[in-house]
Amino acid sequence: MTDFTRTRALFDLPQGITYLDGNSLGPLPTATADRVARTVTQEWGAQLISAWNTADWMAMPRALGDRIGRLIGAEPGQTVIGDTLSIKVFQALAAALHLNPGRRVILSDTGNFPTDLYMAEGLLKLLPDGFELRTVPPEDVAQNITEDIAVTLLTEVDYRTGRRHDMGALTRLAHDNGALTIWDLAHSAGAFPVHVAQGGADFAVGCTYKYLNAGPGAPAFIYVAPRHAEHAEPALAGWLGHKAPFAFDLNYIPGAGIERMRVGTPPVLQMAALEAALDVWEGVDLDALRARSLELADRLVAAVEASTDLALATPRDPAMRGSQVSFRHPQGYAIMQALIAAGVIGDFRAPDILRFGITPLYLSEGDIDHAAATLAQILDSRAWDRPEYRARKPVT
Ligand SMILES: Cc1ncc(COP(=O)(O)O)c(C=O)c1O
Ligand SMILES: Nc1c(O)cccc1C(=O)C[C@H](N)C(=O)O
Repeated sequence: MTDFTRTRALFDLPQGITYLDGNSLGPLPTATADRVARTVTQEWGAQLISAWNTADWMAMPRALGDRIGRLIGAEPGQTVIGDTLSIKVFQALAAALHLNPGRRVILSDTGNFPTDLYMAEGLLKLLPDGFELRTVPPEDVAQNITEDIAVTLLTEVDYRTGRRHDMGALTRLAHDNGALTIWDLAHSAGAFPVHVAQGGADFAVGCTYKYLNAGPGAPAFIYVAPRHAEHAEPALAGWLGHKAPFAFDLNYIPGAGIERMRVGTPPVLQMAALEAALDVWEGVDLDALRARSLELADRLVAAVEASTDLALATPRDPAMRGSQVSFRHPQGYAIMQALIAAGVIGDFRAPDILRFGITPLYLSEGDIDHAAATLAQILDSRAWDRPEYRARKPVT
């Protein structure tokens, strides 16, 4: 049995704040500051360049990848960390197209996070004419998986609505039609149990700064199914993905398996933060996390629907949602600003979505009740109807 009171005590949450934005930037685990400080002083400071070996910095991308593997249903040796998620999307897409010659269509959906689509468009500009990005509404993906699709590029959980694709069913359908699959797990890893191997995913990518709590700018991860690992062509052929980086060979020879998805120097300080963040997950049962996530989400939905006229944007069917709850309101932006000013942090996504991340590691029933009551009070009193709440900030 996972004790979520124990995990809550492992975070430094500011007093007086109710944090429902861990689906965008996870909060600070208590152990992170010391762990990063140790890397700075005892490793970098004291050991200088030898720390690449003595502190095992060079091996960390694989070791951390394996720890993330447990959370996404991968075996050791199939996941590696590094770079940003945008870069990992590009890598996976280039490799998948190369693995499926003769096919030229990338299928994605209009609910995908823009960077995934931008990365696809950018890659297409480097390819010969005839390659295409086909984008359809999320609910129409299945019927558009046809025999001309090279690869599907889907984010499992829609960042705005929280709607969740059926990874297993869509992957099967893709394979039946001769297509490969790339799953973006940005809103899945650490949100609920993910089963990349069992679900048959060909590639999976994700970030570590949301539900995994590794901090702003923390490295992304990539999983490659073992059946592809020795054939995946690295489009971003960096020296640390080379078979023998320290041979400084002028010819690129890809490293074994997942190693070839490494590009350049790994971010050591961010890896220290990721290591501390992953410690929190030790002993956490992901099925228990899911059960609690649904319980807290249902509690929020029930309280908000009972006390406001906000429209639920997240599917009610538990199988069709991730670990966030979204509501629509034409004045969503101003309402969210008023809510944040009152100490309840969620976020807003254009054009009208109020988003709340449900993160059982550190949220309690009390937090949910307080958030719902504060939201109702702001709507009842129209406290949101002020110029300073309507004025858009550059980054939100
Ligand atoms: C689904 C999804 N993919 C990609 C990204 C972008 O990743 P990054 O900024 O780490 O490259 C995000 C969030 O920023 C996201 O939600
Ligand atoms: N990665 C972010 C950033 O660097 C700044 C602000 C927000 C983000 C986000 O992660 C946005 C996020 N992917 C989303 O779901 O909207």
